[in-house]
Amino acid sequence: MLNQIWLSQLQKHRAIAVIRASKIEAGQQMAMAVASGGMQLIEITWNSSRAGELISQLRSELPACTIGTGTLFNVQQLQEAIASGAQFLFTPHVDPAMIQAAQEKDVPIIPGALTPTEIVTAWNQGASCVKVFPVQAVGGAEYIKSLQGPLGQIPLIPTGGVTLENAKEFLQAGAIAVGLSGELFPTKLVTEGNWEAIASGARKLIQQLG
Ligand SMILES: O=C(O)C(=O)C[C@H](O)[C@H](O)COP(=O)(O)O
Repeated sequence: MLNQIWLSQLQKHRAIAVIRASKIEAGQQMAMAVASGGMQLIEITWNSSRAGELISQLRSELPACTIGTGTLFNVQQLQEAIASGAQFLFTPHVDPAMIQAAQEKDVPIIPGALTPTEIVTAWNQGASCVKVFPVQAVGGAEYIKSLQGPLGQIPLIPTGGVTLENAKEFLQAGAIAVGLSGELFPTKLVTEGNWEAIASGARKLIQQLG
């Protein structure tokens, strides 16, 4: 997917559902639930059970959604993820070889970074956007706001501690979008298989951001 298309999807949808599932069946239900709640950007972390298989499955089951992956650690995983159909790639860290490999395949890559030096390093290497992770540990929305003066031209996706309540503050602070996992998929609801409650959380998030 071309980077420009990815950026316009972020601007439109403003939130990414991050799914880390220990069983492929649960991962599939989690994705269906947030999609029925109206979310269209879905990340299946590469350390989910049978992640590649789940990504291919969701690409055909949810054609209106953009399905990507995250928690990629190296170039080999990144190539496997692209081969499975991943449409965007998150990493927890900045790895120039991974950024280059993603660029060669025209798949947007979003490295995780925290300090201004890390963020600018990722950007200068060719990142599509930068994931500011774990954002809550460094001051949350206030931190994103502080970065806007010097780094306002870099699209930032704060992740790690974003909640249904504070998500909008990150957008108001200048983020292009946010990533949420724990808040969208509380362990209790996933264990109980309460997909309707998960769909309603997604719906609530979209309303807040709208
Ligand atoms: O590795 C990735 O691809 C990530 O995005 C890192 C984490 O899974 C998120 O930061 C989740 O954070 P919570 O929303 O606080 O649960």
